Amino acid sequence: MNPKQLAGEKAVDYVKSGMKVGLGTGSTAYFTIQEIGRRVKHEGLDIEAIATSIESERLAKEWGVKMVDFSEIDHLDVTIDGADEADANLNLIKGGGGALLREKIVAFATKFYVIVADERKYVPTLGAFGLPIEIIPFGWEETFREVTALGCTPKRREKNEEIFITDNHNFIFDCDFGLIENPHDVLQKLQGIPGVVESGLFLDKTDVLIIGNNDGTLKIIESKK
Ligand SMILES: O=C[C@H](O)[C@H](O)[C@H](O)COP(=O)(O)O
Repeated sequence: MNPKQLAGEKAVDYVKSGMKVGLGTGSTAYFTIQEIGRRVKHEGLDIEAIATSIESERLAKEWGVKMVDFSEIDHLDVTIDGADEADANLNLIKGGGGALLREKIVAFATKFYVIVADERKYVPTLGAFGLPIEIIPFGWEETFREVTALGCTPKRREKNEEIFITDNHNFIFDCDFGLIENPHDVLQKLQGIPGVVESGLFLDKTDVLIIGNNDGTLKIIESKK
């Protein structure tokens, strides 16, 4: 089985009827949503969900998953999402699909945070995958200069030769910091720059990382926090 599917479906073991569930974004979380949807439609799984992107919301609705928003609930019991990189401390780089802002809001609202990934995503040190940062369009050139001054090379993301626009109508910079030895320091510095809405560094949040291996096995790493 595709390692993304293996991990994505395994994570659904954490979802029980009555729960409020955060639905991630990307090609691995896709399999999670499909499996949750299948259980809702065919096995009577009864949940309320919030999605981290318009695309994931659309997919969940197709299956008949009950979607709510943060005016209706004040926490999520479990969220299952993908990642672009994860290290041994279960710190992450996310945002390869541009969904990092909604993903981080959902991650902070959740009591239990599950990450699903294939084995290529598990790395000794974060940073080979350029760090996505969501930027307000106003004054983006100045924000670009400020981000560059932190010691990285940002590139404004494009898709199909057009500027990539997030679900929140912002830009993404993909920033090459090289290997990030101190992610807390980088995160703190980025948070101090006006115009930076959020970065794809998700630190000290993950409870469980489920890795699908190419040989069809699973590796499950629980947080030591
Ligand atoms: O913005 C996108 C998200 O952070 C994704 O969860 C992440 O990029 C991983 O996506 P995929 O499972 O497609 O590699």
